[in-house]
Amino acid sequence: MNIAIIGLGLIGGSVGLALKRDAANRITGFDHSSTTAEEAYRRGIIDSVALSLEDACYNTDVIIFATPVNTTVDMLEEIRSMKLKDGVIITDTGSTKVPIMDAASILIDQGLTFIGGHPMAGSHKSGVSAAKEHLFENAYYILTPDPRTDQKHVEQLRQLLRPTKGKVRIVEATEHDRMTAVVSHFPHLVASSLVGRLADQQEHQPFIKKLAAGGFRDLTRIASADPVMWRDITIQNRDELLKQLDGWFEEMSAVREMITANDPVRIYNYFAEAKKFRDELPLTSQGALYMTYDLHVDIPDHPGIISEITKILADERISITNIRIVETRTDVYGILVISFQSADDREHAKFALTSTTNFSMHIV
Ligand SMILES: NC(=O)c1ccc[n+]([C@@H]2O[C@H](COP(=O)([O-])OP(=O)(O)OC[C@H]3O[C@@H](n4cnc5c(N)ncnc54)[C@H](O)[C@@H]3O)[C@@H](O)[C@H]2O)c1
Ligand SMILES: O=C(O)C(=O)C[C@]1(C(=O)O)C=C[C@@H](O)C=C1
Repeated sequence: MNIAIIGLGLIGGSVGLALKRDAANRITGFDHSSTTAEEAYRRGIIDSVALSLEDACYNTDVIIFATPVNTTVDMLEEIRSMKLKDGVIITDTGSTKVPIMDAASILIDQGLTFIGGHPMAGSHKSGVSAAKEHLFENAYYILTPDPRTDQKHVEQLRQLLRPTKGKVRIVEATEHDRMTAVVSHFPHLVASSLVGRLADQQEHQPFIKKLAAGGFRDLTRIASADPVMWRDITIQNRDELLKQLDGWFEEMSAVREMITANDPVRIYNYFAEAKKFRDELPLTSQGALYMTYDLHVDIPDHPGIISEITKILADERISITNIRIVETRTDVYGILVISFQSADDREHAKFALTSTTNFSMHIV
Protein backbone atom coordinates (compact mmCIF):
# COMPACT_ATOMS: atom_id res chain seq x y z
CA MET A 1 0.00 0.00 0.00
CA ASN A 2 1.16 3.53 -0.78
CA ILE A 3 0.01 5.70 2.09
CA ALA A 4 0.15 9.48 2.50
CA ILE A 5 0.09 10.96 5.99
CA ILE A 6 -0.70 14.66 6.14
CA GLY A 7 0.42 16.20 9.44
CA LEU A 8 3.27 14.34 11.12
CA GLY A 9 2.74 15.27 14.75
CA LEU A 10 1.83 13.06 17.70
CA ILE A 11 -1.02 11.29 15.93
CA GLY A 12 0.24 11.28 12.33
CA GLY A 13 3.64 10.10 13.57
CA SER A 14 2.12 7.39 15.77
CA VAL A 15 -0.14 6.14 12.96
CA GLY A 16 2.93 6.06 10.69
CA LEU A 17 5.00 4.08 13.18
CA ALA A 18 2.17 1.58 13.67
CA LEU A 19 1.54 1.18 9.92
CA LYS A 20 5.26 0.64 9.32
CA ARG A 21 4.89 -2.60 11.30
CA ASP A 22 3.53 -3.96 8.02
CA ALA A 23 6.53 -4.10 5.71
CA ALA A 24 4.25 -3.83 2.66
CA ASN A 25 3.28 -0.24 3.57
CA ARG A 26 5.18 2.60 1.98
CA ILE A 27 4.53 5.97 3.56
CA THR A 28 4.92 9.46 2.17
CA GLY A 29 4.55 12.30 4.66
CA PHE A 30 3.67 15.94 4.33
CA ASP A 31 3.90 18.56 7.06
CA HIS A 32 4.08 22.31 6.67
CA SER A 33 6.98 22.27 9.10
CA SER A 34 9.98 20.96 7.19
CA THR A 35 11.78 20.26 10.50
CA THR A 36 8.91 17.97 11.51
CA ALA A 37 8.91 16.18 8.16
CA GLU A 38 12.68 15.70 8.37
CA GLU A 39 12.43 14.31 11.90
CA ALA A 40 9.67 11.92 10.79
CA TYR A 41 11.95 10.71 8.00
CA ARG A 42 14.94 10.38 10.32
CA ARG A 43 12.88 8.33 12.79
CA GLY A 44 11.77 6.01 9.99
CA ILE A 45 8.11 7.02 10.38
CA ILE A 46 7.91 7.85 6.68
CA ASP A 47 9.79 6.59 3.64
CA SER A 48 9.74 9.89 1.79
CA VAL A 49 8.96 13.55 2.36
CA ALA A 50 6.40 15.23 0.11
CA LEU A 51 6.82 18.92 -0.56
CA SER A 52 3.14 19.74 -0.96
CA LEU A 53 -0.28 18.30 -0.26
CA GLU A 54 -0.72 17.56 -3.95
CA ASP A 55 2.65 15.85 -4.15
CA ALA A 56 1.74 13.66 -1.13
CA CYS A 57 -1.67 12.66 -2.49
CA TYR A 58 -0.50 11.92 -6.02
CA ASN A 59 -0.98 8.27 -7.01
CA THR A 60 -1.43 7.07 -3.45
CA ASP A 61 -3.82 4.32 -2.25
CA VAL A 62 -4.67 5.81 1.13
CA ILE A 63 -4.59 9.38 2.42
CA ILE A 64 -4.65 9.99 6.19
CA PHE A 65 -5.17 13.51 7.51
CA ALA A 66 -3.68 14.04 10.97
CA THR A 67 -3.79 17.83 11.03
CA PRO A 68 -5.76 20.07 13.44
CA VAL A 69 -9.43 19.68 12.54
CA ASN A 70 -9.99 23.12 10.95
CA THR A 71 -6.94 22.52 8.75
CA THR A 72 -8.32 19.12 7.75
CA VAL A 73 -11.59 20.77 6.65
CA ASP A 74 -9.62 23.26 4.51
CA MET A 75 -7.53 20.49 3.00
CA LEU A 76 -10.56 18.36 2.16
CA GLU A 77 -11.70 21.35 0.11
CA GLU A 78 -8.27 21.67 -1.51
CA ILE A 79 -8.12 18.06 -2.65
CA ARG A 80 -11.47 18.31 -4.45
CA SER A 81 -9.70 19.68 -7.51
CA MET A 82 -6.74 17.27 -7.39
CA LYS A 83 -6.30 14.22 -9.55
CA LEU A 84 -6.40 11.29 -7.13
CA LYS A 85 -5.82 7.62 -7.78
CA ASP A 86 -8.89 5.53 -8.65
CA GLY A 87 -10.12 3.68 -5.57
CA VAL A 88 -8.19 5.89 -3.12
CA ILE A 89 -9.41 5.70 0.49
CA ILE A 90 -9.27 9.00 2.36
CA THR A 91 -9.54 9.14 6.14
CA ASP A 92 -8.57 11.38 9.06
CA THR A 93 -7.78 11.17 12.77
CA GLY A 94 -9.59 14.30 13.94
CA SER A 95 -11.24 14.59 17.34
CA THR A 96 -14.48 15.89 15.80
CA LYS A 97 -16.44 14.18 13.10
CA VAL A 98 -19.57 16.10 11.97
CA PRO A 99 -17.79 19.10 10.37
CA ILE A 100 -15.21 16.75 8.82
CA MET A 101 -17.91 14.49 7.37
CA ASP A 102 -19.72 17.61 6.08
CA ALA A 103 -16.56 18.81 4.37
CA ALA A 104 -16.01 15.35 2.88
CA SER A 105 -19.56 15.09 1.59
CA ILE A 106 -18.68 16.80 -1.71
CA LEU A 107 -15.79 14.37 -2.21
CA ILE A 108 -18.20 11.49 -1.61
CA ASP A 109 -20.61 13.09 -4.13
CA GLN A 110 -17.68 13.05 -6.59
CA GLY A 111 -17.46 9.27 -6.10
CA LEU A 112 -14.45 9.30 -3.76
CA THR A 113 -14.27 7.28 -0.56
CA PHE A 114 -13.89 9.24 2.65
CA ILE A 115 -14.23 7.44 5.97
CA GLY A 116 -13.90 9.58 9.10
CA GLY A 117 -11.56 8.22 11.75
CA HIS A 118 -10.65 9.02 15.35
CA PRO A 119 -8.25 6.98 17.45
CA MET A 120 -9.38 7.55 21.05
CA ALA A 121 -5.94 7.72 22.55
CA GLY A 122 -3.45 10.51 22.75
CA SER A 123 -1.61 12.73 25.09
CA HIS A 124 -1.19 16.31 26.25
CA LYS A 125 2.13 16.17 24.40
CA SER A 126 2.15 17.10 20.74
CA GLY A 127 4.59 16.95 17.86
CA VAL A 128 6.47 14.20 16.08
CA SER A 129 8.92 13.72 18.95
CA ALA A 130 6.05 12.44 21.13
CA ALA A 131 4.90 9.88 18.49
CA LYS A 132 4.82 6.26 19.67
CA GLU A 133 4.25 3.02 17.80
CA HIS A 134 2.04 1.53 20.51
CA LEU A 135 -0.10 4.65 21.16
CA PHE A 136 -3.34 3.11 19.90
CA GLU A 137 -2.95 -0.41 21.27
CA ASN A 138 -6.20 -1.51 22.94
CA ALA A 139 -7.71 1.94 22.44
CA TYR A 140 -10.97 2.37 20.56
CA TYR A 141 -10.40 3.52 16.99
CA ILE A 142 -13.66 5.05 15.81
CA LEU A 143 -14.68 5.08 12.13
CA THR A 144 -17.60 7.17 10.90
CA PRO A 145 -18.39 6.02 7.35
CA ASP A 146 -20.97 7.90 5.32
CA PRO A 147 -24.10 5.81 4.58
CA ARG A 148 -23.15 6.03 0.86
CA THR A 149 -19.80 4.36 1.49
CA ASP A 150 -19.30 0.83 0.22
CA GLN A 151 -18.83 -1.62 3.10
CA LYS A 152 -15.94 -3.16 1.17
CA HIS A 153 -13.93 0.06 1.59
CA VAL A 154 -14.68 0.22 5.31
CA GLU A 155 -13.32 -3.33 5.57
CA GLN A 156 -10.21 -2.31 3.60
CA LEU A 157 -9.55 0.55 6.01
CA ARG A 158 -10.16 -1.72 9.00
CA GLN A 159 -7.54 -4.13 7.62
CA LEU A 160 -5.09 -1.31 6.95
CA LEU A 161 -5.44 -0.13 10.57
CA ARG A 162 -4.81 -3.59 12.05
CA PRO A 163 -1.15 -2.84 12.88
CA THR A 164 -2.31 -0.04 15.21
CA LYS A 165 -3.84 -2.82 17.39
CA GLY A 166 -6.71 -0.43 18.12
CA LYS A 167 -10.27 -1.68 18.53
CA VAL A 168 -12.12 -0.41 15.46
CA ARG A 169 -15.76 0.53 16.06
CA ILE A 170 -18.26 2.13 13.70
CA VAL A 171 -20.10 5.10 15.17
CA GLU A 172 -22.38 7.66 13.55
CA ALA A 173 -20.67 11.09 13.36
CA THR A 174 -23.30 13.00 15.38
CA GLU A 175 -23.20 10.37 18.12
CA HIS A 176 -19.42 10.54 18.08
CA ASP A 177 -19.37 14.31 18.63
CA ARG A 178 -21.98 14.06 21.38
CA MET A 179 -20.00 11.39 23.25
CA THR A 180 -16.58 12.96 22.82
CA ALA A 181 -17.99 16.26 24.10
CA VAL A 182 -18.76 14.44 27.37
CA VAL A 183 -15.61 12.34 27.80
CA SER A 184 -13.00 14.54 26.15
CA HIS A 185 -13.89 18.01 24.90
CA PHE A 186 -15.82 19.37 27.89
CA PRO A 187 -13.33 17.94 30.43
CA HIS A 188 -10.66 19.84 28.54
CA LEU A 189 -12.53 23.12 29.04
CA VAL A 190 -12.99 22.32 32.73
CA ALA A 191 -9.28 21.52 33.16
CA SER A 192 -8.27 24.79 31.48
CA SER A 193 -10.77 26.73 33.58
CA LEU A 194 -9.38 25.24 36.81
CA VAL A 195 -5.90 26.29 35.76
CA GLY A 196 -7.32 29.74 35.01
CA ARG A 197 -8.75 29.91 38.55
CA LEU A 198 -5.33 29.04 40.00
CA ALA A 199 -3.62 31.64 37.81
CA ASP A 200 -6.03 34.32 39.07
CA GLN A 201 -5.63 33.35 42.73
CA GLN A 202 -1.86 33.20 42.64
CA GLU A 203 -1.69 36.91 41.84
CA HIS A 204 -2.82 37.50 45.43
CA GLN A 205 -1.21 34.42 46.99
CA PRO A 206 1.95 33.45 45.05
CA PHE A 207 2.61 30.50 47.40
CA ILE A 208 -0.59 28.78 46.25
CA LYS A 209 1.14 27.47 43.11
CA LYS A 210 3.51 25.42 45.23
CA LEU A 211 0.55 23.71 46.91
CA ALA A 212 -0.78 22.43 43.59
CA ALA A 213 0.11 18.80 44.24
CA GLY A 214 -1.05 15.42 42.89
CA GLY A 215 -4.80 16.08 42.81
CA PHE A 216 -4.64 19.37 40.94
CA ARG A 217 -1.94 18.08 38.61
CA ASP A 218 -3.85 14.88 37.78
CA LEU A 219 -7.05 16.78 37.12
CA THR A 220 -5.44 19.43 34.93
CA ARG A 221 -2.77 17.47 33.02
CA ILE A 222 -4.71 17.82 29.78
CA ALA A 223 -4.64 21.63 30.03
CA SER A 224 -1.00 21.36 28.88
CA ALA A 225 -2.11 20.15 25.42
CA ASP A 226 -1.69 22.06 22.17
CA PRO A 227 -3.96 25.16 22.09
CA VAL A 228 -4.35 25.05 18.27
CA MET A 229 -5.74 21.52 18.40
CA TRP A 230 -8.16 22.42 21.19
CA ARG A 231 -9.18 25.74 19.63
CA ASP A 232 -10.25 23.86 16.51
CA ILE A 233 -12.08 21.13 18.44
CA THR A 234 -13.94 23.72 20.53
CA ILE A 235 -15.01 25.64 17.44
CA GLN A 236 -16.13 22.50 15.60
CA ASN A 237 -18.03 20.93 18.51
CA ARG A 238 -19.52 24.21 19.74
CA ASP A 239 -23.16 23.09 19.98
CA GLU A 240 -22.39 19.98 22.01
CA LEU A 241 -20.06 21.95 24.25
CA LEU A 242 -22.75 24.54 24.91
CA LYS A 243 -25.13 21.73 25.93
CA GLN A 244 -22.48 20.32 28.25
CA LEU A 245 -21.91 23.78 29.75
CA ASP A 246 -25.64 24.19 30.43
CA GLY A 247 -25.67 20.79 32.15
CA TRP A 248 -22.59 21.77 34.16
CA PHE A 249 -24.19 25.06 35.30
CA GLU A 250 -27.22 23.07 36.48
CA GLU A 251 -24.99 20.57 38.26
CA MET A 252 -22.94 23.32 39.89
CA SER A 253 -26.02 25.13 41.06
CA ALA A 254 -27.24 21.87 42.68
CA VAL A 255 -23.78 21.50 44.25
CA ARG A 256 -24.00 25.06 45.53
CA GLU A 257 -27.37 24.36 47.07
CA MET A 258 -26.05 21.14 48.64
CA ILE A 259 -23.09 22.96 50.19
CA THR A 260 -25.31 25.75 51.47
CA ALA A 261 -27.61 23.18 53.11
CA ASN A 262 -24.48 21.59 54.68
CA ASP A 263 -26.21 18.21 55.02
CA PRO A 264 -23.48 15.57 55.68
CA VAL A 265 -25.59 12.73 54.27
CA ARG A 266 -26.21 14.50 50.96
CA ILE A 267 -22.56 15.53 50.69
CA TYR A 268 -21.40 11.99 51.45
CA ASN A 269 -23.80 10.54 48.86
CA TYR A 270 -22.64 12.99 46.23
CA PHE A 271 -19.04 11.86 46.57
CA ALA A 272 -19.93 8.19 47.10
CA GLU A 273 -21.98 8.03 43.89
CA ALA A 274 -19.22 9.69 41.87
CA LYS A 275 -16.63 7.34 43.36
CA LYS A 276 -18.72 4.26 42.58
CA PHE A 277 -19.23 5.31 38.95
CA ARG A 278 -15.60 6.36 38.50
CA ASP A 279 -14.30 3.11 40.03
CA GLU A 280 -16.43 1.12 37.62
CA LEU A 281 -15.07 2.78 34.47
CA PRO A 282 -13.31 0.26 32.21
CA LEU A 283 -9.70 0.47 33.26
CA THR A 284 -8.42 -2.93 32.18
CA SER A 285 -8.14 -1.61 28.64
CA GLN A 286 -7.75 1.99 27.56
CA GLY A 287 -11.52 2.27 27.00
CA ALA A 288 -12.62 5.74 26.04
CA LEU A 289 -10.19 7.03 28.61
CA TYR A 290 -6.48 7.12 28.20
CA MET A 291 -4.94 4.64 30.59
CA THR A 292 -1.53 4.93 32.15
CA TYR A 293 0.06 2.05 33.99
CA ASP A 294 1.40 3.55 37.20
CA LEU A 295 3.47 1.92 39.88
CA HIS A 296 3.73 3.71 43.25
CA VAL A 297 6.98 3.01 45.03
CA ASP A 298 7.54 4.08 48.66
CA ILE A 299 11.09 5.39 48.84
CA PRO A 300 13.32 7.03 51.42
CA ASP A 301 14.05 10.62 50.48
CA HIS A 302 17.78 10.48 49.93
CA PRO A 303 19.99 11.66 47.06
CA GLY A 304 20.54 9.24 44.20
CA ILE A 305 17.44 7.17 44.87
CA ILE A 306 15.78 7.95 41.54
CA SER A 307 18.85 7.11 39.50
CA GLU A 308 19.17 3.86 41.47
CA ILE A 309 15.64 2.87 40.52
CA THR A 310 15.85 4.01 36.90
CA LYS A 311 19.11 2.09 36.52
CA ILE A 312 17.42 -1.13 37.68
CA LEU A 313 14.67 -0.56 35.11
CA ALA A 314 17.14 0.41 32.36
CA ASP A 315 19.18 -2.75 33.02
CA GLU A 316 15.97 -4.70 32.45
CA ARG A 317 15.30 -2.62 29.30
CA ILE A 318 11.92 -1.44 30.62
CA SER A 319 10.75 1.91 29.16
CA ILE A 320 9.29 4.53 31.46
CA THR A 321 6.75 7.03 30.09
CA ASN A 322 6.72 9.30 33.13
CA ILE A 323 8.21 9.57 36.58
CA ARG A 324 7.33 11.91 39.43
CA ILE A 325 7.62 12.24 43.17
CA VAL A 326 4.64 13.08 45.33
CA GLU A 327 4.59 14.20 48.96
CA THR A 328 8.35 14.05 49.68
CA ARG A 329 9.69 15.74 52.78
CA THR A 330 13.06 15.22 54.46
CA ASP A 331 13.11 12.15 56.70
CA VAL A 332 9.69 11.06 55.56
CA TYR A 333 9.00 8.41 52.98
CA GLY A 334 8.12 9.82 49.58
CA ILE A 335 6.21 8.14 46.83
CA LEU A 336 7.73 7.73 43.42
CA VAL A 337 5.06 7.33 40.74
CA ILE A 338 6.47 5.58 37.68
CA SER A 339 4.30 5.24 34.55
CA PHE A 340 4.75 2.48 31.98
CA GLN A 341 3.48 1.82 28.47
CA SER A 342 1.70 -1.40 29.36
CA ALA A 343 0.55 -3.57 32.25
CA ASP A 344 3.24 -6.10 31.28
CA ASP A 345 6.00 -3.49 31.60
CA ARG A 346 4.64 -2.51 35.00
CA GLU A 347 4.62 -6.13 36.20
CA HIS A 348 8.14 -6.63 34.89
CA ALA A 349 9.29 -3.48 36.73
CA LYS A 350 7.60 -4.54 39.95
CA PHE A 351 9.33 -7.90 39.76
CA ALA A 352 12.73 -6.31 39.03
CA LEU A 353 12.41 -3.84 41.92
CA THR A 354 11.14 -6.50 44.33
CA SER A 355 14.17 -8.66 43.54
CA THR A 356 16.69 -5.89 44.11
CA THR A 357 15.21 -3.54 46.76
CA ASN A 358 12.99 -3.72 49.81
CA PHE A 359 10.72 -0.84 48.79
CA SER A 360 6.95 -1.27 49.15
CA MET A 361 5.08 -1.00 45.90
CA HIS A 362 1.42 -0.38 45.13
CA ILE A 363 -0.75 -0.34 42.05
CA VAL A 364 -3.62 2.11 42.68
N1 LIG B 1 -3.41 14.79 20.69
C1 LIG B 1 -4.33 13.89 20.95
O1 LIG B 1 -4.46 13.42 22.07
C2 LIG B 1 -5.22 13.42 19.83
C3 LIG B 1 -5.83 12.16 19.94
C4 LIG B 1 -6.63 11.71 18.89
C5 LIG B 1 -6.85 12.52 17.78
N2 LIG B 1 -6.25 13.75 17.71
C6 LIG B 1 -6.49 14.54 16.49
O2 LIG B 1 -5.43 14.24 15.60
C7 LIG B 1 -5.05 15.41 14.84
C8 LIG B 1 -3.58 15.70 15.05
O3 LIG B 1 -3.35 15.96 16.42
P1 LIG B 1 -1.88 15.85 17.03
O4 LIG B 1 -2.05 15.68 18.50
O5 LIG B 1 -1.08 14.91 16.26
O6 LIG B 1 -1.35 17.33 16.77
P2 LIG B 1 0.18 17.76 16.54
O7 LIG B 1 0.20 19.22 16.80
O8 LIG B 1 1.10 16.89 17.31
O9 LIG B 1 0.39 17.48 15.00
C9 LIG B 1 -0.25 18.17 13.98
C10 LIG B 1 0.73 18.28 12.83
O10 LIG B 1 0.04 18.90 11.74
C11 LIG B 1 0.95 19.81 11.12
N3 LIG B 1 0.18 20.82 10.41
C12 LIG B 1 -0.61 21.78 10.92
N4 LIG B 1 -1.14 22.53 9.93
C13 LIG B 1 -0.67 22.01 8.78
C14 LIG B 1 -0.84 22.35 7.40
N5 LIG B 1 -1.61 23.38 7.03
N6 LIG B 1 -0.19 21.61 6.48
C15 LIG B 1 0.60 20.56 6.85
N7 LIG B 1 0.81 20.20 8.11
C16 LIG B 1 0.18 20.91 9.07
C17 LIG B 1 1.75 20.38 12.28
O11 LIG B 1 2.99 20.94 11.85
C18 LIG B 1 1.93 19.15 13.16
O12 LIG B 1 3.13 18.47 12.85
C19 LIG B 1 -5.99 16.50 15.28
O13 LIG B 1 -7.07 16.57 14.39
C20 LIG B 1 -6.48 16.04 16.65
O14 LIG B 1 -7.79 16.55 16.91
C21 LIG B 1 -5.43 14.20 18.70
O1 LIG C 1 -4.72 11.68 27.14
C1 LIG C 1 -4.83 12.83 26.77
O2 LIG C 1 -4.06 13.71 27.12
C2 LIG C 1 -5.92 13.22 25.86
O3 LIG C 1 -6.37 14.31 25.97
C3 LIG C 1 -6.32 12.29 24.83
C4 LIG C 1 -7.69 12.52 24.20
C5 LIG C 1 -8.76 12.40 25.29
O4 LIG C 1 -9.47 13.37 25.55
O5 LIG C 1 -8.89 11.32 25.87
C6 LIG C 1 -7.74 13.87 23.59
C7 LIG C 1 -8.30 14.10 22.41
C8 LIG C 1 -8.51 13.03 21.48
O6 LIG C 1 -9.36 13.30 20.48
C9 LIG C 1 -8.49 11.71 22.02
C10 LIG C 1 -7.91 11.48 23.20
